[in-house]
Amino acid sequence: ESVPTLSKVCRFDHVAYSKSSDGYHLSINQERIEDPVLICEALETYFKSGCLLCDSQVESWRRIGKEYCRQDFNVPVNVRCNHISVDLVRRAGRKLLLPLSANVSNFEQLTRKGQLQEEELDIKHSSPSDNVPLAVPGIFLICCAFMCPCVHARRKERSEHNVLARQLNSMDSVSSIEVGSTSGKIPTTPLRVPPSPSRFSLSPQLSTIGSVNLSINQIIKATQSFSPSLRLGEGGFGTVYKAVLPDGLIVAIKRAKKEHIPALRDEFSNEVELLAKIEHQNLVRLLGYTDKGNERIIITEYVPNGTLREHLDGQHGKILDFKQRLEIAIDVAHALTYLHLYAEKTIIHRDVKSSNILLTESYRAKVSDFGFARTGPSDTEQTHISTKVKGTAGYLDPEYLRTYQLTPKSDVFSFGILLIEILSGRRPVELKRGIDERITVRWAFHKYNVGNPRDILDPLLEEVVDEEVLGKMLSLAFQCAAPTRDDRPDMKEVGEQLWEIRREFRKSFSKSIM
Ligand SMILES: Nc1ncnc2c1ncn2[C@@H]1O[C@H](COP(=O)(O)OP(=O)(O)OP(=O)(O)O)[C@@H](O)[C@H]1O
Repeated sequence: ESVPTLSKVCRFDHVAYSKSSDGYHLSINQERIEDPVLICEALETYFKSGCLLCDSQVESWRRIGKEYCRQDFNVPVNVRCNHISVDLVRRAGRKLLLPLSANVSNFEQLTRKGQLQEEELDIKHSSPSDNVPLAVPGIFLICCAFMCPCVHARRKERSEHNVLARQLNSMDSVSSIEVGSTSGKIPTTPLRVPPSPSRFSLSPQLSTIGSVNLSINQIIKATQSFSPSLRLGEGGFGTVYKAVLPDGLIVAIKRAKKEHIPALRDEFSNEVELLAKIEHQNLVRLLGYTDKGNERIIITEYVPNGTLREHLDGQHGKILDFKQRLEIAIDVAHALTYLHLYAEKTIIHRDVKSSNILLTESYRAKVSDFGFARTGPSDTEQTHISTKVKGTAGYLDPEYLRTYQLTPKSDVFSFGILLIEILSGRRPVELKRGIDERITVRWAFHKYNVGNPRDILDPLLEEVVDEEVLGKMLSLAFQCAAPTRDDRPDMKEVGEQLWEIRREFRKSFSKSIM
């Protein structure tokens, strides 16, 4: 039995210095740290982040710091002690350090199910006997922060492969996963799977849904016979064209590829039924639908300024500044809050990612692509629905991946990953980078935790971002990407936190130009 004498929550971690029968010891998230070198490293990190210096027991912490590190941790004059929303962090922190071994059997199960040719993505399987922990970013994060020495470097390498491996393995119908990319770069939408049998039945009136009703001939005319010159892009299931209707309205027309039509009926009906119920400025509006003969066509509002991913890649010339990135994050949070809370039924998007965020000319964001969306639990007693895993590798909620239980918190996880992508400019998985940088969330958490949050910022961003604002945004992203759904905030809370961050950003911005 140990009695904590000192206790402090620092970001994701509960740090305690306790007395037990065999003397004093330091523990992080209830995990006792024995190695004095590790203890010093941990304390140093918490001192450097300012966390322990903000504790009322700062003098005691300094004494312990001196004992283990043989150095004085002084209180810098400019330390600010309200740098993170402690309540949320406290909640997130408690459960983050799960017993690693508890997840091994789940990992093995999923590994055995795998049929994917992972060499296509330069991903290797580790054998189940490796006893590699479940590939959950948060666990890596904690490993990164404090437990690294307890996990051998090679294991670390295998583990991050496993993040992908598990995501890939758990997707059904692997043979049809699209890995294709024309440029040889990592594809923007690396892995998607076709929909499973119907979740939404197509009601007869849907062919007249929306305000735009066009015959196939009118669509052919408007798209100049699906002219390549009007092609906006191509997704897993079809090609999207820009079209001008006779009344001058510009629309986007998504046409299913012929070879996919038999399997696509559900994807299209899915998208149509959901879009039809939705009217929100941050969600792409459905205007019409055609389901005739060999054609499946969806007509949506045209969003003129490309995808968020294209902007992060610098494909549109001007680089998004920090304010624009923050506004985009808020728009996406609003869109998801609407889907989760205010639509007729709870809708879970399931494919929140940067290539599904379209931008307007004034850089407002609209969430698109409802191909994987589905309604959440209808019964108030029900916490989740059980369903096959769908989504895009890198953004997939590890708990959903492990349990097949889908809740709106899966979108929250993807949003956390997206937020890091928005800040860093990096894709969630960057296979061409060194082993320590491939899983962006893990790389970012490490940087954040060792007190170098600025290293995470997109190098294309030229402005200096207030460290407190950046810290809060990163802290929020990591909370969203917590491995366990109970530790993630809901989307409404995320939006509210982002508003608060925006207030602070405005304050810091006006100070900087004064
Ligand atoms: N409403 C729209 N307005 C303007 N451009 C659009 C619109 N919808 C899609 N696009 C363009 O078409 C491309 C393909 O979109 P689509 O939703 O089919 O696929 P995706 O989301 O990129 O990929 P996947 O469906 O495989 O995830 C997008 O990347 C975007 O450039």
